[in-house]
Amino acid sequence: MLNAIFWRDRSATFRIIILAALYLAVSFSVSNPYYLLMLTIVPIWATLGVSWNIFSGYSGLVSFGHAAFFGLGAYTVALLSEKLAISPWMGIPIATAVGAMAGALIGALTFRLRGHYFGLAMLAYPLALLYVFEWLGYQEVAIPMRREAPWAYMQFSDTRCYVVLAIALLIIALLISLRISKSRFGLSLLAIKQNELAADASGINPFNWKLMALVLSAGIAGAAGGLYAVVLLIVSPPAVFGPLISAQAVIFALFGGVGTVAGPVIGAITLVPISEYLSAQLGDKLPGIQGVVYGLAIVLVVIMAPEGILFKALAFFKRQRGAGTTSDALPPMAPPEKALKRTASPRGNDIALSAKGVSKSFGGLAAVQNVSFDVYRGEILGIIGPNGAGKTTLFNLINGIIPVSEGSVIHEGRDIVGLRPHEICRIGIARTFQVARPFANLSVLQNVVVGAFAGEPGDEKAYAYARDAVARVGLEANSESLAGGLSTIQLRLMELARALASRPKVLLLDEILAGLGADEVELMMHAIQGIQDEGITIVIIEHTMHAMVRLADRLLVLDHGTVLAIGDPATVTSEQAVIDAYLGKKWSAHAKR
Ligand SMILES: Nc1ncnc2c1ncn2[C@@H]1O[C@H](COP(=O)(O)OP(=O)(O)OP(=O)(O)O)[C@@H](O)[C@H]1O
Repeated sequence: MLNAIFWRDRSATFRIIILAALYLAVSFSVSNPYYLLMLTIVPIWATLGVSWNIFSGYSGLVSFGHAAFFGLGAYTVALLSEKLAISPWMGIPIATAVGAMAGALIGALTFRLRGHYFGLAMLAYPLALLYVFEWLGYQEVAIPMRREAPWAYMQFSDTRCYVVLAIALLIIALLISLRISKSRFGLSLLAIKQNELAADASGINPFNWKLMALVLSAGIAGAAGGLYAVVLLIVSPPAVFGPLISAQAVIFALFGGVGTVAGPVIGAITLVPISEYLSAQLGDKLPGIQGVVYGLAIVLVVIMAPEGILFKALAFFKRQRGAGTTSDALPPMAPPEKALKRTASPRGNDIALSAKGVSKSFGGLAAVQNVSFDVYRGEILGIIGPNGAGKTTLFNLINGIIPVSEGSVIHEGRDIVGLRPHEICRIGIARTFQVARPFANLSVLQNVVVGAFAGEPGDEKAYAYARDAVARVGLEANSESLAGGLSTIQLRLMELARALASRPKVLLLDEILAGLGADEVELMMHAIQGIQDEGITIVIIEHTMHAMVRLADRLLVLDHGTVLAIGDPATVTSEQAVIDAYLGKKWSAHAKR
């Protein structure tokens, strides 16, 4: 819910402008040069924090290397000014471009790595640049004084002008961040952050979105570095590429709230003055006191408000306002209106999907061996088989999560083997997962719209498809609820809606009835049947045989990675080999009754 409040806040731009005006009003009442310097660097660090957040906060890939972009921006402005007499008015936009290009290069090189490996690799870039710039002899680059045209060279006698520039840069960064947080870009990044595999299978290309985020983020960091050089007039490798710079970017966002627009600003406004003040007072006796302040801040945040103090404060105010109410409680699911009744199968001879000799081995284990079958358009094909038979692996092969060792998968005359999951989703094959993979911090509608983005470039239409899909599974009443608070059946229905929102022709459902109570199974079966009635072809993996024989038009039995039987449920479930391998004697005794 907190996120929903945050996302939909249309007055955020207005609030940014008002707060910036207040900040400037305070600055203009200050004349002490040290305080003015502080008032200038706070928004510069806040901008760096916002830039970090645009990449790491939204995508979840932690960058410990934002000093690389900041430092490149600072050196670009300083060197252009010193060597070519190019004004920072030109230098800062160039620094932005240099930062963005470095982001593209570093992203393309480093996105192969995941998790901690990515974070560690990012550490290396600013360190490498630090030594390169020292080796090049740029230990200290000073921006020369241009007394002949100070304004043209961004050299103001009234240092309050720098506060205005720093605030202007921060406003631009915040507006970009705000725009991202509410856009397809931000939702796609948050989906990647919360579950990259599910995002990929929902039609999102993780590499492209992450690269775009890093380019944008690095550009802003470059601009912040450029302005920093203008304000301090001297640039040295440790001051702009040093580990504390990258750490500050991370810490401000962590302190204020990762993935929020205002979090890094709150972090910078709180921590920079404290650390600068302590450094000025105690720096002689306790060198490195800044690092201690940042370290303590992180320890406190991790203990008291791991989600950042912004979320903590919002939660506190919400509790104060809503004490005694249960507004977050989810409405109960509506029971099915009518009993499940199989209509004549809409199946024809048209083939929607075809597996031809599909095989997959994991080392010595042949998980799927030479599997061939057709799925007819409009049918429900049930896949059954003992644990470890290769059912989920077969789905993973069809939707491109794992590469096929041998064989082909044909959809609409095309072999789709080799396509990535998001490409397979886009051509009309969507799936749900055995273990639900929700984007927990997004609302139900936001989760579902991520699926709609796959095939629809227009946001309005995508939201229309998402609302329609939410309604088709009966979750309208929960569309604004956070996915993290849903019950099992609601989660499963939401995943179904997310798959539906991509407007699939073929839907792969992996144990969608698992963990549901008897009434919930009925509800889900109604939803599935409704989807089939719309003409969508369904392949479903399920262990609940009583549901399967009612739902499926045909059954395919997998055992030890091979097809044991395929045909109509009555015939397949009476085959001795199927009873021996999977159903057991109890089933045949029950079936005979
Ligand atoms: N990524 C992997 N690496 C190694 N082995 C794997 C991998 N994925 C699956 N397997 C193995 O392949 C076999 C088939 O697994 P799979 O999950 O497809 O079975 P399943 O029929 O879906 O089982 P269940 O009904 O329990 O979900 C199992 O022996 C499993 O351990």
